[in-house]
Amino acid sequence: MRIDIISIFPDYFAPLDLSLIGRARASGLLDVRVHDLRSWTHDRHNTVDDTPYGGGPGMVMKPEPWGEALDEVVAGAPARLILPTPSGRPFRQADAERLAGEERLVFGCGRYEGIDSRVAADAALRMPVEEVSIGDYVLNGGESATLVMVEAITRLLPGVLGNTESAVQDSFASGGMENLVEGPVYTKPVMWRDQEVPPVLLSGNHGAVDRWRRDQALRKTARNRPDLVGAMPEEALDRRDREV
Ligand SMILES: Nc1cc(-c2ccc3ccn(Cc4ccccn4)c3c2)[nH]n1
Repeated sequence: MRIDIISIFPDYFAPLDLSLIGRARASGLLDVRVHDLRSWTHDRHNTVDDTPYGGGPGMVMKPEPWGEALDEVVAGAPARLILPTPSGRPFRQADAERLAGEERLVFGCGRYEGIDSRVAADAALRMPVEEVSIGDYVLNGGESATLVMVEAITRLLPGVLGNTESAVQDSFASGGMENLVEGPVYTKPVMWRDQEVPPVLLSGNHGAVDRWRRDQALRKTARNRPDLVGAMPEEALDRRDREV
């Protein structure tokens, strides 16, 4: 997969040189290219913003640099443009899984009050464009949202997660754990600050461990995400769980 990121803060993406994504890039598994939007400005001050038509606070990102940047970065090869914005469609795990199947993604990171709306409309004449929100809170720009989405998407690519990591996407869809959040996890030592590891996990009884983990995940989901429990199909609960 090739990912292009366009931003006025390219250094924001230094974390993509680290850890699993950094390793995937070094191995050639993943091709991530970060571009400074100001490379496509032509004035002395490298201007990327201007006052909003119709008045109002703040500044808006000018369309010209974006148009030139997208023309060059996309350069005829089919790509999907992702534009983080507070007003976008919610980004969910299903979107990460869907986008992990794309050959090319381009992320356009806005700042100020956003990008002139004609940029998305013009790009949509040549490529699929998605305006996406990572959550109902307002950030200062699209860079953090892009880091989140790039991580959620690229960790699903074959070979990116090593043998010791697990593709957590299954926690929402595998083995009767539909729509459940992760339950508690434990490792050595068996006793730590007067807290012991739940004995069932030391029992070697895999059936009992699976049932315990499902019960814990159900309890945690009911406590932290009642919205998910409501969405759980009745048949997803076995008889014992209905007693929870
Ligand atoms: N889930 C999200 C995404 C964003 C986001 C994404 C891109 C931009 C470009 C500018 N801003 C600031 C801003 C503030 C107020 C209204 C409009 N935009 C962004 C915010 N916030 N929360």
